[in-house]
Amino acid sequence: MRIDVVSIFPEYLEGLRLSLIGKAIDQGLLELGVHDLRAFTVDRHRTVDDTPYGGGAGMVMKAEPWALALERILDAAAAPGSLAPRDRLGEADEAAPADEAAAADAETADAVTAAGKPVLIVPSPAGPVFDQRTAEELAHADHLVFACGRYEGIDQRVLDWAQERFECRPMSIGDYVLNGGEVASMVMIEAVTRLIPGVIGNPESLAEESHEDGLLEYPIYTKPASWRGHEVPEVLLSGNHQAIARWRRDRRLERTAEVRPDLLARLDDLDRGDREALD
Ligand SMILES: Oc1ccccc1-c1ccno1
Repeated sequence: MRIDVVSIFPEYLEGLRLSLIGKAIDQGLLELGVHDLRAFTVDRHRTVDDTPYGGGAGMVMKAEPWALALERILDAAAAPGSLAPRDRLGEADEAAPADEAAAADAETADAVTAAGKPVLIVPSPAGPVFDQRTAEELAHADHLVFACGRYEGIDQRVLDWAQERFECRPMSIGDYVLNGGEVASMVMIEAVTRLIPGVIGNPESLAEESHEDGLLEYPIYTKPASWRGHEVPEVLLSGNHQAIARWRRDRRLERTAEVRPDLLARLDDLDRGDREALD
């Protein structure tokens, strides 16, 4: 998978470098390009915003820099050998194509062209809410592009223009307001990339995670068995794997019923034991 992120604060994305994602880049499981939108401005003041038509507070991100940045990403991904796997975040690749062509990855272009249009994700409070199902869906994409808006947002015509070139996906990460799309992009990038085979060392750790199957995860414990008067539940020390599995399932059901009854309502595969745990 290749991921490109466009932002006026490319250094914001450095956090991705500190995680398993950085390791995945080193292993060649993932390519990550971070692009400074100001590198695609067309005036000497490197202007990225202007006042809104129709009046109102705040500023709107201008369309042209976005179109130039997105075209650059498309052209690079479609032309063999023009976008290198960028593993040094914060180095906005406004450099001329020539010095990136040298560090080519022809497979990237094939993957993008073979798989059709890249997915353009535009973090926005006005989008559908991103969830684990969305993460699982996007984990199968070959190329994700994140457009990190700031100010009051991006000129709508960018989305309209991008429709032909991308699968455009406005996306919210929850019902609250942020100052820009960078943090939302990092949340989604982490949730998606951890599902790529090989990124998480032990794939079994993905099973029974919260939201993986509609239930929240069970409480977990480690040594010592007795800590400041708090004991590990006896069943977990019993070695009885069937009893442990039942206990863990019961705790997941109870926790989900207590914290997220809305999730429980969606489940249609509860067995008799499950219902007894909930009574
Ligand atoms: O509030 C925002 C501002 C800009 C970009 C994204 C967001 C947002 C809020 C919730 N999910 O995304």
